[in-house]
Parts: sequence; C-alpha cells; structure tokens
Amino acid sequence: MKNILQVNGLNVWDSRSGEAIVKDVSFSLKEHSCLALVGESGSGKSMTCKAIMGLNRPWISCSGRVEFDGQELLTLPQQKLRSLCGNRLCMILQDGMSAFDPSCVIGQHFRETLKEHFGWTAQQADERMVESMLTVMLKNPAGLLKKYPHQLSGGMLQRAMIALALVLEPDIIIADEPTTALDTITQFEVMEQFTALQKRTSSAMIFVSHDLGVVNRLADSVVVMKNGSVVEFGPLPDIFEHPQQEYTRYLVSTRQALGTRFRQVLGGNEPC
Ligand SMILES: Nc1ncnc2c1ncn2[C@@H]1O[C@H](COP(=O)(O)OP(=O)(O)OP(=O)(O)O)[C@@H](O)[C@H]1O
Repeated sequence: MKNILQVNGLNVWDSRSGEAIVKDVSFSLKEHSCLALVGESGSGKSMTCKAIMGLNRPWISCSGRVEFDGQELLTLPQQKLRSLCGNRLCMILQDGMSAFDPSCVIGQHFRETLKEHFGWTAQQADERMVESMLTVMLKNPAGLLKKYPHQLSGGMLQRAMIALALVLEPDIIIADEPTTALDTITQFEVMEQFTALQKRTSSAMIFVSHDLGVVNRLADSVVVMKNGSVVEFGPLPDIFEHPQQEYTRYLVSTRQALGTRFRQVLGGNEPC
C-alpha cells in the first residue's frame, strides 16, 4: 500500500514567544490504514494534527514538509488548502463547538458542506445526514438538524461531526479524541463511534487517543510523542510488543492497566 500522507521534519512554534511546540516530527500514513498518535497531555498531538490541516491559530508557525497525495500542504495557498480540507481531508475536532458556526443551525452547516462537496440539494443533504446520524446513535436527527450548536452537548457535536465524515468519506479523517469536554462514559461511547467510522469507510485515519485499549483495536501503526518530539513510530505490534524506548514501555504498561480499569468501571470485560 502506498503512503497517502508523509510528514517530514515538522516543526511548530509559537511565533510570539519563539517557544517550540512540535520538534522535527516525521511519520507516514498508508492508504486506508489507521495511525494513532499517543503520548502524555501537552506532548503536541493536537498541534501536529492541526498543523497538517492548516488549522492552527495565526501566531502558530510551521516548517518542514507535509505531503498529501503528491501535494505539499504547508505551502499550499489558504484557499486551495481550505477546499482540499473540505473535500479530501476531514478533521473531527476535540472541541465539537469550534467546528460549527454558532450563528446557524447544524443542518445548515451540513447542507452547505454537502452542496459544495456533492452538489446536493438541501433535501438530499438532510436525508443522508438523518440516516448517518442514526448510525452514530443520535436520537431524533431531524430535530437535531434544526438546533444551534450551543443547544447540543459536546458528545452530540462530536457524533454529528462523525456522521458528516461518514457521508463525506474523505481520503483522510483526522480525529482528535475528546478529553476535557466530555465525561468518561461519553468519551468511551464517542471512541466506539470512531472505531465504527474506521470500519465503515475506506478512508485512512489519524486519531489521537489516550486509551491504548482503543489504539490496540483500531490502529495499524502508532506514533508515540513526548515533549513535542516523536519518541517512537512503527507498526502497532512492534510498539505494543517490542517497544524500543523506555518511555514507550512505560506508556504501554501504565496505559494498558488504566484501560483495563476503565472497562471494569464501565462494566465491560473486553481485554485491552
Ligand atoms: N493556541 C495555542 N497557542 C500557543 N500554544 C499552544 C496553543 N495550543 C496549545 N499550545 C501549546 O502546545 C503544546 C502542545 O499542546 P497540544 O494541545 O498539541 O498537546 P496534546 O498532546 O494534544 O495534549 P492533550 O492530550 O492534552 O490534548 C502545549 O504545551 C500547549 O501549551
């Protein structure tokens, strides 16, 4: 399988203070495969994802290479990048609220996106979104389409984004695990939906997760990050069974123990 995305020597820094955030990060993503970004809080996982999509705040600068299907993303003009991101790259943000325009109902957001992407009418867009929202366990989807983002919970907004990704079926889905915005049970349910999303689409996926049980089930390869740098990158079995670095060994052992506990608390008995 060929690489659909190649990240080489990615650096991200805060241009106001000069503080380095992501340092010389390199990894690749194969077509139709699933790559997990793991590492402690603040290690630069979200900033790496946002840099790939050109979604970082204006004061955040990047250097290096991010090659998607032969195109260099970091130097692509904003307009071209926006259109690529709407069509072939799709990011499910950690904070669901920031993905939607607060001044319009979520159905309007979906209609505009699907009109631009497929040329669908409002009715066609609504029909497909209702169908897709049901598959991610959103109740009364027709009613939800008429709601403003602030009327939905963080978990519901995440699911709504997953439902849209299911319809768009982009080449790459980048999914940042919900952490702070959601309670533990909702986090677990949303991660289940990410799992389903990967199975149902032929998209390649990069996902950020703190739960190595989920990583074990979903990922083909893993990038381990610490303090903005890549500690280890490789196929899942290598990272889980033969970690080369001390930090990876530590992460795998502690997180697996936590994952097991997490499932026990939730009443599940699936092994990590
Ligand atoms: N908008 C911003 N401006 C400046 N620095 C930022 C901004 N957002 C994040 N950072 C810094 O970048 C670093 C990496 O943050 P990032 O959100 O990528 O970590 P993470 O690994 O995704 O953490 P978590 O697992 O908690 O989401 C942090 O030290 C943070 O302070």
